[in-house]
Amino acid sequence: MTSPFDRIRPEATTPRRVRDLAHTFDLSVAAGLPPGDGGPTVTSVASDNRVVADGDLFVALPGAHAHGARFAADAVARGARAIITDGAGAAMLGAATGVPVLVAADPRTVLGPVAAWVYGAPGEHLTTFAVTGTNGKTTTTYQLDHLLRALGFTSGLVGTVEMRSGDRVLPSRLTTPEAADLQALLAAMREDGVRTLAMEVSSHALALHRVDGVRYGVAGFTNLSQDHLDFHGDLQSYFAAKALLFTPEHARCGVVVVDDAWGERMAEVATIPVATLRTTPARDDGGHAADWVVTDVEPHGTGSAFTVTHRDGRSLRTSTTLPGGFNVANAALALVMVLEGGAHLEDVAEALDASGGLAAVVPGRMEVVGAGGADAPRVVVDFAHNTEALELALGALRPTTPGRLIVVFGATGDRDAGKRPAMGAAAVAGADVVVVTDDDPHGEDAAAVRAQVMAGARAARAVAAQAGPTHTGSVPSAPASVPTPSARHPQARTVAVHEIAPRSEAIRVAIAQAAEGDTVLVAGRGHETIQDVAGVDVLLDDRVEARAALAARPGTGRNEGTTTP
Ligand SMILES: CC(=O)N[C@H]1[C@@H](OP(=O)(O)OP(=O)(O)OC[C@H]2O[C@@H](n3ccc(=O)[nH]c3=O)[C@H](O)[C@@H]2O)O[C@H](CO)[C@@H](O)[C@@H]1O[C@H](C)C(=O)N[C@@H](C)C(=O)N[C@H](CCC(=O)O)C(=O)O
Ligand SMILES: Nc1ncnc2c1ncn2[C@@H]1O[C@H](COP(=O)(O)OP(=O)(O)OP(=O)(O)O)[C@@H](O)[C@H]1O
Repeated sequence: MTSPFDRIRPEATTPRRVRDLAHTFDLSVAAGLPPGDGGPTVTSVASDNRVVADGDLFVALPGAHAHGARFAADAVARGARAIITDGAGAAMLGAATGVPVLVAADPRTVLGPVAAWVYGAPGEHLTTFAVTGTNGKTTTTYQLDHLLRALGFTSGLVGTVEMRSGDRVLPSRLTTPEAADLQALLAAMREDGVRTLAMEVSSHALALHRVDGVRYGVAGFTNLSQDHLDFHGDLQSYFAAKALLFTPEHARCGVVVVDDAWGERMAEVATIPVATLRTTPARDDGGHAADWVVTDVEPHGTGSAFTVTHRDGRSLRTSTTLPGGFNVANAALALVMVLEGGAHLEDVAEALDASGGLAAVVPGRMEVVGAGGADAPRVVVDFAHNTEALELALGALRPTTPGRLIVVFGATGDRDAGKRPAMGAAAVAGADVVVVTDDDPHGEDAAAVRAQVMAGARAARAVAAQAGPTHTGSVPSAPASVPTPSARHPQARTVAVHEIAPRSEAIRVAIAQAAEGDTVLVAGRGHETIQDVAGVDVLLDDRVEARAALAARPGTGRNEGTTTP
């Protein structure tokens, strides 16, 4: 069992003199650095006292809840040999820490570069690929990882699900680790002989300087839609945080999906060379021509085959095993990022042929936990937890659902309340049966969160029942390759809307009442295994619950077992 304080760190380190550190980063010395050439050294860096090891530099950051300086005494007791903090932190510490205290005006902004310096710029030893965007980061990162391995590289991975350096694997606490942890991980990768890295970079990470100190080889942008406004305030600020990745400080070149207007804007504001990629037909409002285009998308097994063509005529046909138009976009982005990173098209084509196309298995992303048939519904667990993702996930499953499409989902407490009714409406637009339940309530009253989702669902259901074909007008439209609910249902339709909690019961009821030919989509939590209910960690894995519910169906035993399409 891993603890939230486990980290992947390098085993061999080089001592760095604190004096050189102060000089290199122009840090003032508040206390404890003796005169002369020698003096204390540090070998590694931590920004949380609970992970400090002997020889660390402890960086005490001001936070929204506490000042890291509060934990400095414990950090020193655990072996910290020096501290960097801000003026307020230095004032809190006084002169009694027993180790040198260096002061930076904004320690968060120096943490990444300082950690990179301590570990000897480990990111520079890797060929690095970074993916940002509202949806698709994890999937695209796994596809990158799949392709890089198919090309023969030992590849590292950092993202929402896990961190991987060679044989060392840890579940993730954050999508993008704090800067000190990230640099330690990169140093471990160098040690483990890792050559390439596929990693997710969240908007929080960019805004909070977690990736300062890494300059990625290729940055990729998937898309942007409403999310995380509790942190960023508005969509413009959210976009601006993502745009930081497309600057020379953070990346050498980029690939931007320009299917939406945000992508086009990203390509315009980027201050690094970017290649644009269009994966859906150009919009009527005259989107720009793209450098790379996806054409000839056709059903292929559980996913799609597609062709990617550059404006210079280079072209490659391959496939993805994951369903839905958006997974064509994710696969194409991974592919083009590797090509723009310098791989030869012939080598990539050969590697893809040999590895079944872009066939990454992505935990909790369109993961089929019950294939359906033999008197049982198909059951799919997906991480869709915002309006657009929910709509697209439903759109992706509809074409292969002869019966009813049933969705079980909830909205997160303490986060972006604005998206709750919109998610309810998207569920009604895309499904035949909607079961509203809990996601992570965090500190909020779970029933109150459900009520807001239910309000959106009920309002949309009323409109759907009355207005017929035009009922989805208020819901953002899906890409052209995904049939819209109104196109599928030319008649006004009745959508059943239920509220069931707790989540395990909602999953059980939905699966118990579904029939062969139906698909049950359990959306929102994907690979997650812990539900935060008022600060209490409740063990809850949608895939485990779904398998148990399938097994509990009368006369079953034949439908469980994970398969990924
Ligand atoms: C908004 C945000 O990201 N906040 C992060 C930030 O919190 P904070 O500034 O409030 O820190 P704090 O709790 O006041 O602590 C201040 C300092 O004291 C340290 N500390 C704190 C307590 C202690 O006992 N000992 C200690 O040393 C902390 O490590 C920190 O350096 O620094 C903390 C320490 O690293 C993070 O845990 C915390 O992430 C919170 C938990 C979080 O939920 N972040 C999410 C929103 C996030 O970053 N998500 C994105 C993905 C989003 C997506 O889905 O796309 C991600 O990259 O994961
Ligand atoms: N390109 C895409 N466009 C829209 N929706 C997508 C796309 N790719 C995946 N999704 C949907 O979003 C969900 C999350 O996908 P994924 O985990 O790959 O994205 P993410 O950006 O890592 O998400 P998060 O930031 O929330 O961790 C999927 O389960 C799927 O429903």
